Amino acid sequence: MNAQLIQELEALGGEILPSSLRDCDEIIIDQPSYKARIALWGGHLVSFVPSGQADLLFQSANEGAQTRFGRRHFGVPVCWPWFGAHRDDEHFPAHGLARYFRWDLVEVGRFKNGDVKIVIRLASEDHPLIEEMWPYAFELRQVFRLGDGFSINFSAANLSEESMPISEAMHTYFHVGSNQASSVVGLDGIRYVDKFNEGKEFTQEGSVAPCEELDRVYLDAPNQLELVDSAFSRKLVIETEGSCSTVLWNPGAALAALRTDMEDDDYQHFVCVETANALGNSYKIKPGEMHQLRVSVKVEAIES
Ligand SMILES: O=P(O)(O)OC[C@H]1O[C@@H](O)[C@H](O)[C@@H](O)[C@@H]1O
Repeated sequence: MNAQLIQELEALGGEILPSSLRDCDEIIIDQPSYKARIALWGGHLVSFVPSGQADLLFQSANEGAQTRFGRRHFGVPVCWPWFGAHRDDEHFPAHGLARYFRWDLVEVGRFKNGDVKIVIRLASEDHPLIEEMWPYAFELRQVFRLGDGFSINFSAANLSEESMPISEAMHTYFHVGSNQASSVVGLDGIRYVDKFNEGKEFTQEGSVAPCEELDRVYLDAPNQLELVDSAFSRKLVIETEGSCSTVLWNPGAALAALRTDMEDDDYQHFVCVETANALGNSYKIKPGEMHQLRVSVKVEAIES
């Protein structure tokens, strides 16, 4: 790890800790108004805790299998460059490669308004396995902005000579007091593919509640949503850019019990509202061009 980056991190009240997670470092940012953690394994915002509140992101006690392609069901895993199963090769893991490699810390600082800025990077040449799994040269960056809430700007540059087909998601596990007492507001009238219902298409009527047993891809979805959580007396205001799909995921009791990479009752405490481009919203990045996906999350109190 670059000594100057460590000094810059310490100067803004942060530290870097050797983590038990896949033996990768974790960046801890401890500020008067929040505490945040970013794991370099998978390039993963793990936790964001505003002072006096519960974490905005879900934490599972189960860290997933410690294997090359073990999944982690907490924080904000990045699914790129394919969302869901790989199109042709069942040996490749679901949801792409970005969440299975170590990212590098490349910049630490502050934005003009004082928000903390952390930048991490992953490139195709970083690991031979990446080049084996994906035949295009690329560079990925995530810029984390931490302050009054958080935002993540995920960018992908196509450094190859051919157009690169992309489906993707920032697979945000939002932490809720109770999935049964939560609802997603802002998708009324939006068409969705229901993966728990043979991939049939439906149109959303009203808000989505309760948030249980959901595996839906909303297509051409709006760029502002709210996750209302009456058990925690708060709502999360989610704004996106560069994203045409919203994926909602909560496995429900039966599926959660079958999984060995999460605890049986975890599903009661998270709702995934994913900033995505999937299915009919998949797209291509032309040679030499880049695409940015951004999510910004703020918390507001509500009367319960
Ligand atoms: O277990 P994983 O690979 O992290 O995926 C979790 C879920 O992620 C969701 O985005 C998918 O729509 C689901 O089908 C999937 O089960």
